[in-house]
Amino acid sequence: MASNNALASSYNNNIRPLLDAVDRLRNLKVTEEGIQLPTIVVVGDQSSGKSSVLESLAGISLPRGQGICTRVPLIMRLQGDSNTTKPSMHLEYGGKIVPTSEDEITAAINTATVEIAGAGKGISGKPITLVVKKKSVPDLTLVDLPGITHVPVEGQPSDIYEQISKIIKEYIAPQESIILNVLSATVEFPTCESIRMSRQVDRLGERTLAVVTKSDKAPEGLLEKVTVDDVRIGLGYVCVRNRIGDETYKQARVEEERLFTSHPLLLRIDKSMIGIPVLADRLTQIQVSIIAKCLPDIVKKINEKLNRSMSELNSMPQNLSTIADALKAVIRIIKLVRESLEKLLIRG
Ligand SMILES: Nc1nc2c(ncn2[C@@H]2O[C@H](COP(=O)(O)OP(=O)(O)OP(=O)(O)O)[C@@H](O)[C@H]2O)c(=O)[nH]1
Repeated sequence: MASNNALASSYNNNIRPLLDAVDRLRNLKVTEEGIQLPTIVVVGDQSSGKSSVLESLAGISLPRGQGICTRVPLIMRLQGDSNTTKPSMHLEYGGKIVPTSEDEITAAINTATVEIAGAGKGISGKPITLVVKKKSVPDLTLVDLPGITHVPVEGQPSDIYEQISKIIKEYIAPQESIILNVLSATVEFPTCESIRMSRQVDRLGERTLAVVTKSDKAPEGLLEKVTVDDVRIGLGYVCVRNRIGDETYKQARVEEERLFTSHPLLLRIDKSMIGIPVLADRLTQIQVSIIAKCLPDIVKKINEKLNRSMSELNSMPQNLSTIADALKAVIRIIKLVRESLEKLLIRG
């Protein structure tokens, strides 16, 4: 027990501030300034089960269904808080903060999606951020992207494939992104469009982790698929069984465990490759290691930007003093961010 407490307090003192710093930088939209942040990006073919995986990790309902559901990037920030008795959650989009609840979350995301991408089936690259603070969630930030489809469904623009590909590539191309490739056990992995796309930016699969959904629907041959690895997934596979129908999240985890421990074909898959809790642990470890790897470079890039802005500012004519004052204020903010990052680096 004592060592668990020590682990928890070391986590709160060392890891939490790192995650918070990265989330704050994301809020400051530093990516628009060409500074890439360590991000876990969820990709998959349409209806592969991306939203269901996020639901399972967060223990909340998200818009789910057959056909296109996710029409804008959804940045999901999960924050585990052992002191919270009641979960709290809100959406951030278009400069607004909208408090919501577990019962209303699906409707709130749908409303935000319509506001951003229209009422039809069109898509948009502007993200919605969903912040979830809950007792038993892993500390993770993940970005869910629209599912890839070649054939537009009724009401979708004819260039839907090009539009979705563009958004996905933007998110998965940076070396700082980890690709969580969601593959349905019901399909042959080499035929997945999401595999083709992630291989374009990560040829050897070094920053790709696969999560295989619908293990319950296609257990035959699953062990072979995840051990032969003919699509090159460098960070490995985790097979899961998501919530089905009206099951609660607790029931879904019980059913998942029962499936993998009782099905004659599935119980042969190694324990380190099955279940949502294993996936949550893997993602948390990966997230910490990419943040630690990327942080020195982020600080360096912020420093370079700062120095450039300072010299531009110093060379400005006197009569532009109002603009100069505004810029100075911006630089003060960047300095504060830099200082807090540097403190973290020294501590880490
Ligand atoms: N039986 C079973 N069904 C699943 C599983 N995971 C997802 N599903 C179902 O598959 C369908 C598609 O799941 P979604 O999570 O909406 O898929 P998605 O990839 O987010 O869909 P888009 O965003 O529209 O591309 C839903 O009906 C889910 O209930 C699973 O592990 N087992």
